[in-house]
Amino acid sequence: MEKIPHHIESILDALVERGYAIVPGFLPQTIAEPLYQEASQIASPHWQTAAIGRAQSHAINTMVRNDKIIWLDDTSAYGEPFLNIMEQLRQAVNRSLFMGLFDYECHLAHYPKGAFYKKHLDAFKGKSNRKLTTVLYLNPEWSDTDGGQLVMYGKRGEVLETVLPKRGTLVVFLSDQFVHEVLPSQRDRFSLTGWFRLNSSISGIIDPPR
Ligand SMILES: O=C(O)CCC(=O)C(=O)O
Ligand SMILES: [Fe+2]
Repeated sequence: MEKIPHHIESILDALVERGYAIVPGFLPQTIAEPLYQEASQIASPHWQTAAIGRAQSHAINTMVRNDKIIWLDDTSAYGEPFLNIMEQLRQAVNRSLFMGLFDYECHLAHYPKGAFYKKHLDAFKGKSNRKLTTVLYLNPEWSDTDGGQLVMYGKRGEVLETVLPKRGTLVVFLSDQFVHEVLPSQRDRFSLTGWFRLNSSISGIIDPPR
């Protein structure tokens, strides 16, 4: 736990410098292990087929992504310690970078063998209140041959980073800046994906549900 504030400092620096941060060993084992145990024991009918977009544009397209998700509810026992840490991160980002992040939505994701998520942006400028994406990986072991890497691309389509989805690694990036994809996974892959959001209800339009 003591290491978290230190990590938060380096995340803030990286966000200012290049708009993203990759932090191996961010989440302590004691928090990651129960989350992994719970996620890997959830039976398949409980997982939802992930959609693209929100509210009106909510569409299911398994050609683009075929992972399974469960929204993490803050009353869930295994999610709370993680959500507390993300709340610390939200406050630190607002204090230092004045981003005005209002809340955090988060889901567990399960990529069964063969699942992928093709190149996409998590938000389009001015079209979404998702500001900052976070991805936290839960599998205790992962090797190159297991596939399922997160690939992040730069403005000219060049590969910026290839991330192994290994337990405890946190990836944070500006949601409308980085095209990214999940390569086909060769085994069950578990993660937590979340978005810090602006409060779009301020403009008088109620923020649509998931
Ligand atoms: O799991 C990952 O590495 C990224 C997931 C992702 O891009 C998303 O859910 O939008
Ligand atoms: Fe994404």
